[in-house]
Amino acid sequence: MQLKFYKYQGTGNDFVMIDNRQNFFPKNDTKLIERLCDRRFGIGADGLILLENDNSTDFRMVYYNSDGNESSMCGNGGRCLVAFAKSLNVINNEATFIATDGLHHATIDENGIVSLQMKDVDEVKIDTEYVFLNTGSPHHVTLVNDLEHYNVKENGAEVRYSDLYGNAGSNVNFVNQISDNHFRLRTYERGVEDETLSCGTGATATAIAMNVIGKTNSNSIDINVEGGKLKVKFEKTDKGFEKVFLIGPATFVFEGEIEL
Ligand SMILES: N[C@@H](CCC[C@H](N)C(=O)O)C(=O)O
Repeated sequence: MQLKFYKYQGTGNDFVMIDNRQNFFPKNDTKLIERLCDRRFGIGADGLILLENDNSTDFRMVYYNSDGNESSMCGNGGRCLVAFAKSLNVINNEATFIATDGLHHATIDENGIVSLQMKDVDEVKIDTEYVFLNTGSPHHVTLVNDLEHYNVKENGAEVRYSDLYGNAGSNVNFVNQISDNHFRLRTYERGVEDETLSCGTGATATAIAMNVIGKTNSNSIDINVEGGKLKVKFEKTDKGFEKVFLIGPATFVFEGEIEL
């Protein structure tokens, strides 16, 4: 059987997209998803996303990491899925969709910039060495010196597999401050088990974490990731962080068919 796929990337975080509105995709075939994401034996991607029908929103997002396992929310993947939905005429310039962490609203402009509302954050753990929070996916955030030469894969894996996070693990973000509301970020992603060029939930977590520990008072934060630039905006209230938006480009790369 031939599988029609589309490849998208958001600041270098890349995804295989499949239109599964007809419900044909073998969702429990972990090995198949891992192979499709493999950069040598498959299409190559950090994750695979299914666009599915939903009764009360424009579509449903089902997200798998490149290890083939279904996982929690993917911010860049969500932004790319909005661009994919627009190309399929499922939406026009606005979308509501359901993902594993709940309801999302998004807009896409004429330049392909997607602004995606992320979940509210009302719980942030502050340690002397790091901040931990869940922005749809779990994120450990820590400031480091000399981010350019930092060994993200080795140090990220050490934290991800440490007793701190048990079997579930965590994504791990290493951050450097550039100016008051501008940070540089490199992320080790759980489920990819390597550094990726960008992580949207990680950028969101980093912006909130930097505000919480007083590195910035701004609620509009620029994040340079390895694959480009993201912006995160939020409102800080008594309850926590609301109206959290992840903003950046979402780009079609290529499409094709692959033998299953
Ligand atoms: N690339 C993502 C995060 C994807 C989920 C993550 N790997 C996990 O399993 O927690 C993003 O852009 O947010």
